[in-house]
Amino acid sequence: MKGRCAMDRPVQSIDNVRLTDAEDAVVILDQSLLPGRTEYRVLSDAESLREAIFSLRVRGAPAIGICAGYGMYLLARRIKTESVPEFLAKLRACKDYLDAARPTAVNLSWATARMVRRAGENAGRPVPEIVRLLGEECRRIQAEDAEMCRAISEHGLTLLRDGDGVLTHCNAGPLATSRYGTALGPLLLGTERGMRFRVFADETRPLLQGARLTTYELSRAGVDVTLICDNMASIVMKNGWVNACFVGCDRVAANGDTANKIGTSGVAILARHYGIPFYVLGPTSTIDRSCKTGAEIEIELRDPEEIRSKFYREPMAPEGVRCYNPAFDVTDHSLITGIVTERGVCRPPYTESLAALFSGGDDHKEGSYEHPVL
Ligand SMILES: CSC[C@@H](O)[C@@H](O)C(=O)COP(=O)(O)O
Repeated sequence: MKGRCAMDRPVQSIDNVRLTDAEDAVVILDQSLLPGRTEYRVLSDAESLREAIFSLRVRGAPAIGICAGYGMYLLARRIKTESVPEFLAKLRACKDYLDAARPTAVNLSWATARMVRRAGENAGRPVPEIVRLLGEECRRIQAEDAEMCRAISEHGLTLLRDGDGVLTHCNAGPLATSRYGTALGPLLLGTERGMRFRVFADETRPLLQGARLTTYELSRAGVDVTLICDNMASIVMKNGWVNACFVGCDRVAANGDTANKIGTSGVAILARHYGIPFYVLGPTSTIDRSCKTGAEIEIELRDPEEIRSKFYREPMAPEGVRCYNPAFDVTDHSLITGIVTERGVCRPPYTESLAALFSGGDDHKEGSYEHPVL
């Protein structure tokens, strides 16, 4: 820590998703262009919102949820009717339309459902008043996410020591959330406090979120980051350079099975082989208690061209060769050392420790999980 002190490098907010001042559009930082180009996109209708989510211009489960929350508000403002039942029916249609953009990240349908629920709870009020409440709700989704990421970062940091090596997969940092991020949150928070880590970032084929986004975020924050290809994870673990794996999540089933970016389950299997703890970090909004196990999680299949040709000038495979391109895989709960949420670190058996998070409803206070003092 020589020459460094706490708050040496305060984590800068990344302006990744917001409403315009006039509240007539959602503005996103186009993550599909990073790190080469920093460009913002203005999304002012349902089609552009859905396209931005589908094309990963806005990506990462919590950020998708935040964008969808703002999108629902934007679309609610455009519904021209004084009839509350008609308004609610149209709002539900907007939800279905946006939800279809990406099926695996539960935060998308979680956020749109939250907006529909807020409207339904206020069905006794006039439409303009419901719309005003929806404006408050979407802002709350983003503000709560920032708070959750901060708490996840604090809990995650209790699992690390100064000087640790950490391997991460995909991108679960500020771009994918708000401010600190989830899996990258403890690393950013610790760095802010003068700790040092050595991070290995899997490039994350085929869309390179690790190479393009994780290394961008970490190096910008002064974290020592080394980019590796996905198939190099085993050698860095074998070399003894990795003390823990930290990954994000797109949907966590009630038994702890976790869907995250394709390749995550392979990292977990390697970590088990080398005796390295494997942690999943995410907000409680990513836990889907209606899914009993990972077998119930729908896995998004994407365009084969992402494997065959995207990012390459020369063809990397014969034209038209058959490809299988699942965007996510499910890590078995038995491979997960702990699941870190804003409410603490859950340990196996997850069916009990995850359920305990919700035992007091949304105002949960205590449960059968570690809750380090913040
Ligand atoms: C805090 S983001 C957690 C996950 O959403 C992240 O790890 C991930 O898998 C993102 O996938 P992506 O397809 O880039 O949206």
